[in-house]
Amino acid sequence: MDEAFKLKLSGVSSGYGAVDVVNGVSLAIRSGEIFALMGKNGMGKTTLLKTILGFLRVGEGKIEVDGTAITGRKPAELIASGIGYVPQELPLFQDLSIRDNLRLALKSDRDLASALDRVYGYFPFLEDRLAQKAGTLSGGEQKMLILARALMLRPKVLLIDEVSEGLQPSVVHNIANALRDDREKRGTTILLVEQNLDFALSVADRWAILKLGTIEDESSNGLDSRGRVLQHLKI
Ligand SMILES: Nc1ncnc2c1ncn2[C@@H]1O[C@H](COP(=O)(O)OP(=O)(O)OP(=O)(O)O)[C@@H](O)[C@H]1O
Repeated sequence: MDEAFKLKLSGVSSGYGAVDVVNGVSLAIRSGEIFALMGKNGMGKTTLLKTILGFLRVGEGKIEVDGTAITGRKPAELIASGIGYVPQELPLFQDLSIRDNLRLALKSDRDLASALDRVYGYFPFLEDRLAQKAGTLSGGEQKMLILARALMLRPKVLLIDEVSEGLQPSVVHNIANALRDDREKRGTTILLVEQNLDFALSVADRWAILKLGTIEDESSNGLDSRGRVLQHLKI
């Protein structure tokens, strides 16, 4: 047991049916750390996040949060215990308002006012648009709403899947600020899956490259990181 690490993966393998997509991944992420996991398309990044969240069975290995094994636990239990998830797709109730999309994530309406205040702090535009249907927001606004919803629940560990995909630079900048701010204020531990290396390296303390389901390279975020990551991501 190692409580110095908030999220620890030891030799984790998982996949779909008989096919392992993630092969023996070990990662140890400290409390309050922002860790970027990068890699080309189809290398297993989303599969790894879904495995941590309990959507996919761990074939081999162990996953721990705060030194306690969570391997085999159900997604609802993990999310209730403080693992937040920002998926790559846009899981919003398109016909419901921003307010109702946020409200449905809470256990009780009692928490709504304070939760909304937190959300406005991250993305102020939400306050003026509370009654707008989520489906009528732009792609970037929907991404911010999903991130706001995840942050509103005050996760201890937040797993984020390619949140910057297709977004204009100013929105990516807002998201980077929200993540830094949440980590600063609440000590949130963040595992960020990304293809946008400039965004990833602008917020991450450390990074790793996933290639064909295994960690190919890993480092603290330093002066040589950009060139090193680029080498791994080039076609
Ligand atoms: N439900 C599924 N059933 C079978 N194979 C799948 C399933 N989902 C993903 N895969 C396969 O697993 C491999 C890894 O996919 P994954 O989505 O984890 O990659 P990724 O690194 O997140 O890629 P991207 O950056 O394109 O999102 C791919 O070959 C993909 O086709």
